Amino acid sequence: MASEGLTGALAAVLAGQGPSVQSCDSAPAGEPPVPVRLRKNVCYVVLAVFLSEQDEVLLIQEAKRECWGSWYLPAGRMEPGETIVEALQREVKEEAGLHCEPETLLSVEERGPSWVRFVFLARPTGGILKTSKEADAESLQAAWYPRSSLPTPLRAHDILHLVELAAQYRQQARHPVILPQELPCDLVCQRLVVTFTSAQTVWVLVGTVGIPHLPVTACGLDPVEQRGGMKMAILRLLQECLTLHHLVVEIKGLLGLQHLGRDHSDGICLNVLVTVAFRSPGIQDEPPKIRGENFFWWKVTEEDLQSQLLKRLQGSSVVPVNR
Ligand SMILES: C[C@@](O)(CCOP(=O)(O)OP(=O)(O)O)CC(=O)O
Ligand SMILES: [Mg+2]
Repeated sequence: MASEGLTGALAAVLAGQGPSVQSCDSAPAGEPPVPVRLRKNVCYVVLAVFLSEQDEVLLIQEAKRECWGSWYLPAGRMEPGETIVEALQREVKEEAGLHCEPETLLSVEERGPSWVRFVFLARPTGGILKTSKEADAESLQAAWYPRSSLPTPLRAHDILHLVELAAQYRQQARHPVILPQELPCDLVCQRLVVTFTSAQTVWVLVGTVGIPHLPVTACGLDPVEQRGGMKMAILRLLQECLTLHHLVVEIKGLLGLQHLGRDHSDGICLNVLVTVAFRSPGIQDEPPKIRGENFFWWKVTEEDLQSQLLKRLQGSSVVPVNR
């Protein structure tokens, strides 16, 4: 088995990178998944949390009719042809007047594969804060507010949790810096690092079709997978090779994100850490049996890789993916 290829791929994914997606090991039943098109069958949103050293948050005042005058974090829908970071920088410039750089992803939120929001901790790198004199259709103004006393009304209270995430990350970074890797992708899909651990040994699920690889599952844009969220695509792949009723499956979170946006490659690949364990607390020191020939359990023996993976698992050192 070409484990040096697997070792390299796993090391890359743990470092927030990863190979480009060549094919999928699981896809929704029926016709092949349609390529995603931004603003047609998928909507991606970028959102920036700026938290100053004085514990102040940058907020913008909305100019949209439906939420006029309310306050929110700089955020907006991505446009075709731009990368995720370009969209973030465009939205922050339009709504707050500032140039910025992303520090790390803080959270990925999804309402099914056709609506995904990328939440970043960001830092200003220049520009002039937008005042009410520069009010336009993008926003009325931007201002810094103490995290302990944000202005009202807020457009939505979902940002309070995001500001908290930023403060926690600033206090103690629970995961390494994770930023989008600019790689083209045609689908909304998830590359899985599915692990089984017993004592200090860790196994990873590997796809065998083609060269051995970390499995990729395509997300469907049909109503069932929309309603169930992106975890449906993960459970679909696992059901194809494992008997899930005696297992506990936990989706830990994001190790990395791949997207380019250029030349209509509007897809995204989320690299996701998943754990599988037996429901019964009995001593199970071998991974669950795999049905069929399309997958196998690869025991990670390379010491450094094994300890990296165990550390990420023990510390849940990933970016949360929330519905
Ligand atoms: C969609 C939001 O996350 C906010 C960002 O979208 P905007 O309504 O601010 O879009 P732009 O006009 O592009 O700035 C809110 C939501 O309900 O999802
Ligand atoms: Mg906006």
